[in-house]
Amino acid sequence: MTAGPDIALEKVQFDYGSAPMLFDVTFSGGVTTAIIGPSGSGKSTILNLIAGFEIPDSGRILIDREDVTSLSPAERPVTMVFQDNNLFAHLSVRRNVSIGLDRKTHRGAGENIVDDALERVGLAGYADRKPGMLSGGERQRVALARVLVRQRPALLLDEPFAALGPGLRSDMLALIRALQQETGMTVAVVTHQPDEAEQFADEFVFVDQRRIAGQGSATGFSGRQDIPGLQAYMGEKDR
Ligand SMILES: Nc1ncnc2c1ncn2[C@@H]1O[C@H](COP(=O)(O)OP(=O)(O)OP(=O)(O)O)[C@@H](O)[C@H]1O
Repeated sequence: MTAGPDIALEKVQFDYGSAPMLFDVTFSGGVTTAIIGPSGSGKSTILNLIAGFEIPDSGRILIDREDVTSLSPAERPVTMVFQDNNLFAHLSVRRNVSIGLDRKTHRGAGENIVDDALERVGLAGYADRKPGMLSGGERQRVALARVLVRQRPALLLDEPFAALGPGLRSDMLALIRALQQETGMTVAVVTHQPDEAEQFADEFVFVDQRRIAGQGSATGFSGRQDIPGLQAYMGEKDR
């Protein structure tokens, strides 16, 4: 197991046209970082820039110190999972997961790899179902199985479990945690639940007003007084 890559946004400027954003931050390799902050602060944009769905106006994106700014999303060593998990309704669970396979690398071994991944996310025996026959949590597990077969060293999750109830959400976060520790990949998760972030993440990044306002160890981060805007944000969360 090799530790996942550091991911750096180096003086990245980006503007959808309404207000400029500036991100200068490094996500540590081989750990889980929770990205928190008020609505509209730029959290999803950070993931979209890393994944290559948005291109910086200036600055660079480095993954494992390699400049990936001009690479397409498919060429970048990252996988992204969205809240609505991107499953194809007309395909079986097995086919949905095997979309993640790199055919050249795996040739005949594909079916075993897919079955192993389904077993690891607790869905052995679900391979022939269609997504419509699964619960929300099960569908997210299928999306995670696809992440596993893709074997990319970095995983980006944009509020992946927001639609799930608290119990299921905490099961899924525990699963991500276990997979991260098993594979050593770099994980960045956008979350609106700072209290959960202390439990599942190693580090946090706080985004406020389209800038990085602070970062550090996730342990006890919510009490930090030295990060501008953090206590105001935590207060809002409590209301
Ligand atoms: N596709 C888009 N076109 C134009 N503006 C956008 C687009 N996506 C986001 N924005 C704007 O960019 C800013 C940052 O949005 P972003 O989605 O990154 O915030 P966020 O912190 O993830 O918010 P939330 O917590 O509400 O999901 C916001 O002002 C938003 O309105």
